[in-house]
Amino acid sequence: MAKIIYTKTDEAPLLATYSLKPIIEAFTSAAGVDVETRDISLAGRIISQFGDRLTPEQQLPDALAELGQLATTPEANIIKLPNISASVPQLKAAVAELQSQGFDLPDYPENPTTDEERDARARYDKVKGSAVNPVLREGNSDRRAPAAVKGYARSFPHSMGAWSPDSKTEVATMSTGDFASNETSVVLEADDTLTIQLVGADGGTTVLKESIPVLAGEVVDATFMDVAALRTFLDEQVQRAADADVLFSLHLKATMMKVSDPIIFGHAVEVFFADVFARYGEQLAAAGLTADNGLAGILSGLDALPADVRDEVRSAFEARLAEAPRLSMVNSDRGITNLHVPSDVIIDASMPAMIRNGGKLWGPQGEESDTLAVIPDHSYAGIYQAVIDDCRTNGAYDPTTMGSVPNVGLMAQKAEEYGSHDKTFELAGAGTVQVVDSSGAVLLEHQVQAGDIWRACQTKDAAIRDWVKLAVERARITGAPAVFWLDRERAHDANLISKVQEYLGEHDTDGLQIEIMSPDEATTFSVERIRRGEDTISVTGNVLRDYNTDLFPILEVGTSAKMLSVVPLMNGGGLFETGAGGSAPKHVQQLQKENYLRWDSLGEFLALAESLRHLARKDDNARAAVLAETLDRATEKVLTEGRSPARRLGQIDNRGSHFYLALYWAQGLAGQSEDPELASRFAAVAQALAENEQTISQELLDAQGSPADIGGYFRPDDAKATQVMRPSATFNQVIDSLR
Ligand SMILES: NC(=O)C1=CN([C@@H]2O[C@H](COP(=O)(O)OP(=O)(O)OC[C@H]3O[C@@H](n4cnc5c(N)ncnc54)[C@H](OP(=O)(O)O)[C@@H]3O)[C@@H](O)[C@H]2O)C=CC1
Ligand SMILES: O=C(O)CCC(=O)C(=O)O
Ligand SMILES: [Mg+2]
Repeated sequence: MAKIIYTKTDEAPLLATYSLKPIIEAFTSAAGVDVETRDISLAGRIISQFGDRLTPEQQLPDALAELGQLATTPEANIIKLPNISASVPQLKAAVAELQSQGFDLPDYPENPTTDEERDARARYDKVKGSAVNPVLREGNSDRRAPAAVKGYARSFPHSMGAWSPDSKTEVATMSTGDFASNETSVVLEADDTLTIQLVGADGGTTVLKESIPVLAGEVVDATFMDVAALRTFLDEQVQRAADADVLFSLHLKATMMKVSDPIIFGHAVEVFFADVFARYGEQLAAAGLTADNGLAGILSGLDALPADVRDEVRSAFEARLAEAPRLSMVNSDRGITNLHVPSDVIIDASMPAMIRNGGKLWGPQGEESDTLAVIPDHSYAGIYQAVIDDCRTNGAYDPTTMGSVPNVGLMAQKAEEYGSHDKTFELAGAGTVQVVDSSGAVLLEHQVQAGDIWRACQTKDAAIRDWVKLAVERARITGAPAVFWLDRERAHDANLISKVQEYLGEHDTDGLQIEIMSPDEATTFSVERIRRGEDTISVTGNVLRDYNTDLFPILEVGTSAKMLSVVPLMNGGGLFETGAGGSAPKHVQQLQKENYLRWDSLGEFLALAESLRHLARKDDNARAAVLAETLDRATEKVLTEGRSPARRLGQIDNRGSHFYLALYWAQGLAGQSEDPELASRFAAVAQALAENEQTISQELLDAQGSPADIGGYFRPDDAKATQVMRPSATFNQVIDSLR
């Protein structure tokens, strides 16, 4: 039987799955397509690491490893929903929940000292941060807004905040001493094995990482953040925000850059609260409280301090918060600041949301205010400044007329920074960090001081070649110009440019417009075109892929959840991601509070159709093609008939949109003539759903309004969550009769 793997993940997409998956199974099984589930949730991944401590009933296989293997085969057909890339505070919260559910897991050891703790820490490090996507993404990325989604936004534009020419919002970024400034890069001539070592100021050598296999043609980079320069920079920005009377906000990617960015975040916390750390820093450190986990981690751990200092420290933090500059807020009602939790503000979503909102964030009193957006490393910060400059001059974008910026992103085989977690180090002492080859020759090296953050990253030649091919393919299909966002001044980009030029020669590019521009130039070029209603493909490295696939969708269609996100796997399989955004933790809180889920599963609908189409092509499965075609028509109808989640209690939510998808899909199947058997099988379903539309809608509305118990945040109880997410007996009966 033809097989699709559907992933069980976290938070809002997981909740949506409890409702959507039974519908998908019912429809696909009727067509002979098997949809299997694999648990790659944060909780599931933790459990799979500790099988030796758990009862047989509690144990879970390592589904991520299985899918990682599958992704390298032509058989792969995987639908990947967004998952939590856990920061340390999230990881600890998940462990605590699992412990409370009876799982005998060790606490996360912050500073492991025994062998047992080191072992536990190594296992937890495997699930921390972006641990899923780099394993599954054995291909490059093709993300775009489908025509129907774009059409919908043109007819029913989302709200856009107004931009004033007087806006004081701007980006602050470093110009020296950062990753961008210190980057060096080399292209390997032959397969080899590299070692990273620190030659200490005292002459001793410490191996930081050994046995890094590299292939001929691979691009290897190394760079570091000079932490003294970083702290000076941060200190200046705190003052600059105060002087300009704007909010201080910090934008990082502490989840994806799980080693470097929490450390940078920690420095920002220490610099912002410099006086508090000057007075109490030693006591906080002695109590095991680190700024890397954010202000919330410190405030909630103050009980570890002696009673007399505890209140003093708390008051000192509060006093600082009451002064200028005002800190931007994640939730001003609950007093959660930008510096509370490293994973609360994630740059790919936070900067676009601010730009969409007229350049404003929220201040301590809930006031909207301009902000100094601090993005320490200047590799990509300029793109946001370019968009801000454009909005300040020309006003907010108009979703009814604006063009589109789809993306072709380099990410296969852990390309660029996705693979750098295991090659990022906070240096214990001063010296020279070297990347050496197997003959002992030094390929790259940097002079560093204790505390500096050094990292290397790899980009495989085959991944680059495939990326260029995909870019040409998309340019040919769409006729839009394709712009490689590469900066000749950057060591890594300069190496990529040579390869891009070489590999472009392998394709017929006659009549195509293909450009290479620095990220800043490319942004300006693209936004000028966007205002004229023109489309421009952005062909980028991995980090800009991440940034651009939230930035442009959020401006164009209101959310990156509505993106089509395809990963043609290099060995012939398909990975279909759902949307381009995250797991929207706010949505779970709303469901728990008032039983309303505003998650829009449009990304899942689009991904499923692509997955079915892939299967139809590969297996010559005409029936899967009919399912795909009718599903896409149903998705369009959900949009045009206004059946998407309304986002407000008392109106249609995620579950209601699933009902309408099922209704329109069944009607489409019943109405098509290519597969009469399928048509007759779905005729009764279509009729039953249509006849009961009022009853089902009412049952779904009646479920809303009071708190919902799903039995766990990270690991919901399946029975409870199913009950919450499938509240219409009438609808369930029709669906279950199909299965
Ligand atoms: N591919 C993946 O696996 C990814 C995972 N993540 C993870 O997701 C978590 C949250 O990240 P964050 O940066 O806050 O990004 P999110 O995309 O989860 O949240 C930003 C906002 O986007 C809107 N949104 C996102 N998806 C939907 C949807 N399907 N329907 C409706 N609205 C949506 C919501 O806005 P509003 O409140 O206005 O409705 C939401 O609050 C983190 O753990 C992160 O690591 C992040 C990105 C990708
Ligand atoms: O892998 C992650 O942590 C986030 C991925 C992401 O944001 C993206 O792919 O757009
Ligand atoms: Mg992203």
